[in-house]
Amino acid sequence: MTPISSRPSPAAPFDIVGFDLDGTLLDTSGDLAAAVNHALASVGRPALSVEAVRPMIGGGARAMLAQGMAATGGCDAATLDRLHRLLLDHYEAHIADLTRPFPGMIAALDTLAARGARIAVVTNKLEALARKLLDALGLTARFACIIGGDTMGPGNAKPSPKPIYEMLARCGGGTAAFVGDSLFDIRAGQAAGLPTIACAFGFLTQPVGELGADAVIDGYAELVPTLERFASPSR
Ligand SMILES: O=C(O)COP(=O)(O)O
Ligand SMILES: [Mg+2]
Repeated sequence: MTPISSRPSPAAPFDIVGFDLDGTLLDTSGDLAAAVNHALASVGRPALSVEAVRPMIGGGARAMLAQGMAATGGCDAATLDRLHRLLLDHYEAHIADLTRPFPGMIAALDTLAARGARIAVVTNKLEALARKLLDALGLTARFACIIGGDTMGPGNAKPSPKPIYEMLARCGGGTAAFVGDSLFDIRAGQAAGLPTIACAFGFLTQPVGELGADAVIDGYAELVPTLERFASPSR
């Protein structure tokens, strides 16, 4: 009789599981809010709370800063360009001071990997910063590919499906699902024809049920069972 410990794991529910980064795999809100506040302080603006910055995250650092400036009195394009640089420099220097995986994330990735799934990141963060952050947390080796908001060139970040198609190509093709916390993620995943899962614990701009995802998870313990529900019964 085969001992339980040496039984092979059942096949993964999908060949590829793609994840958004900020608000999905990692709670980056503390370090991103600090970077926004560094930029705001440089022009005498008041600081925003982490809670106020959270819904500004998901469309890239420039869009986040533009919302932060709008919330504290507006700003012209030249100032936004200058402060964007300042924000990125500060963020890069403090990229993993406060950032942590969401509870249960590592265990869920371990389960998927043990079952043979390829795991990927598709973020609207600049690719170099996404890599630096994942390196700092010792997570890079887990991902078959890491695609950033600039990887596919200007105008091709999520909600464009192009970075999702790139993920599928780099992962070698197969069945896939996408997990995210913003409308950009759900739209990009759907436009690429993938089942989508929304994270209720993410940086939401609206009630999670309004994102239009195929399923919602309240925590990482629900991820693998939810993927299994979607997977074709023949697998
Ligand atoms: O807004 C960002 O910088 C990136 O956000 P994302 O990882 O949720 O795509
Ligand atoms: Mg996100």
